[in-house]
Amino acid sequence: MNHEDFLEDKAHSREELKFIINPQAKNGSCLKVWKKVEQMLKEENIPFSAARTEYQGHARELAKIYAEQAGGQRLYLVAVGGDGTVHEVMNGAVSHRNVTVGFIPGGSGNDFSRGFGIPKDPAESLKAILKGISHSSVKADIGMIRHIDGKKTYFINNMGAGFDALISRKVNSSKMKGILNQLSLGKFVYALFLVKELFTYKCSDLEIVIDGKKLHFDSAWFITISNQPFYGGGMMISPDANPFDGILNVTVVHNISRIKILFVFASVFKGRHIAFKEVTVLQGQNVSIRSSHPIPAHADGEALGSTQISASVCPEAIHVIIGNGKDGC
Ligand SMILES: Nc1ncnc2c1ncn2[C@@H]1O[C@H](COP(=O)(O)OP(=O)(O)OP(=O)(O)O)[C@@H](O)[C@H]1O
Repeated sequence: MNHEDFLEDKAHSREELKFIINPQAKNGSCLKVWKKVEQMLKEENIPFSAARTEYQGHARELAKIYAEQAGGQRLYLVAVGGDGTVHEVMNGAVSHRNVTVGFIPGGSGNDFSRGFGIPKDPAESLKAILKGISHSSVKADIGMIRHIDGKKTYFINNMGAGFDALISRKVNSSKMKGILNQLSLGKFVYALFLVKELFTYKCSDLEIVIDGKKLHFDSAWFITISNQPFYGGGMMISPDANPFDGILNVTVVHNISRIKILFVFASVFKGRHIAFKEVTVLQGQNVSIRSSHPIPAHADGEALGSTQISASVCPEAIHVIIGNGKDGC
């Protein structure tokens, strides 16, 4: 690995490289990923510091503290974990323009790495980070959710309400995720729960306002608002989403039979679901959602309390290190 540029840069600046590790990601196997990365950093004499999260929400707190402590100096904060970890790190860092977020995939789904072209292999993703620090990082869009109480939650992958949010909630609280992760089948856990919940889910009517235009969907299964194409462990829910275009991409699945929705899900891994007439694809900068009855919602797979949601794009709001350049998206 050639880190000369990185070491030279470090010698001339007060830039810092910090890792925030979720030891629980992928049911504990993220720690093996971190051990490998830590060993490589030590072998290459790369200066760094690291902290492990101790509870849900801790990565966000740590990111905020580190960003403030950096006092305006450039800080590279690398999330080591899954999409929940990068979601938290990004939320903690978002109001600090001196922070650049990186990611080493150590979770079950890792959709952030798919969407941003980051290699799956920890050694390769570390190389991409060191290269990104030496040469360039890019500014990516993020989505901002405004809650009724005025609080804000940001998402970097996607947010959703309805059936998909129910699935992420069930997956995150299930023992099955652990078992399938042990068998290296973690990415199938979403598909498994999807089939399980399919026969009992109660659809809702949705009223959606996109950039001032009001739309009504009867009997909607879910709505997803995407910043990048992937969610749920590799499903290409929004093939045209691009985190560098200043636009949010909306997918609504509605008025479809329980049997037919299985075909939609079978086709979503390749992004072919958008050909179904029951799948509506939209774009906009501001999206608000109202549902006929309370439905679960998520941001980057993490549960959100409220279902009356407004989301807006924040163009180029966060510095990120990506893998293969923008083409990776
Ligand atoms: N020490 C901890 N103990 C318990 N939960 C934690 C801890 N640290 C972080 N978490 C929580 O673990 C949850 C899952 O983390 P994460 O999403 O990174 O991993 P994953 O679920 O394996 O991966 P993916 O989201 O990509 O499928 C997050 O909600 C996070 O807040």
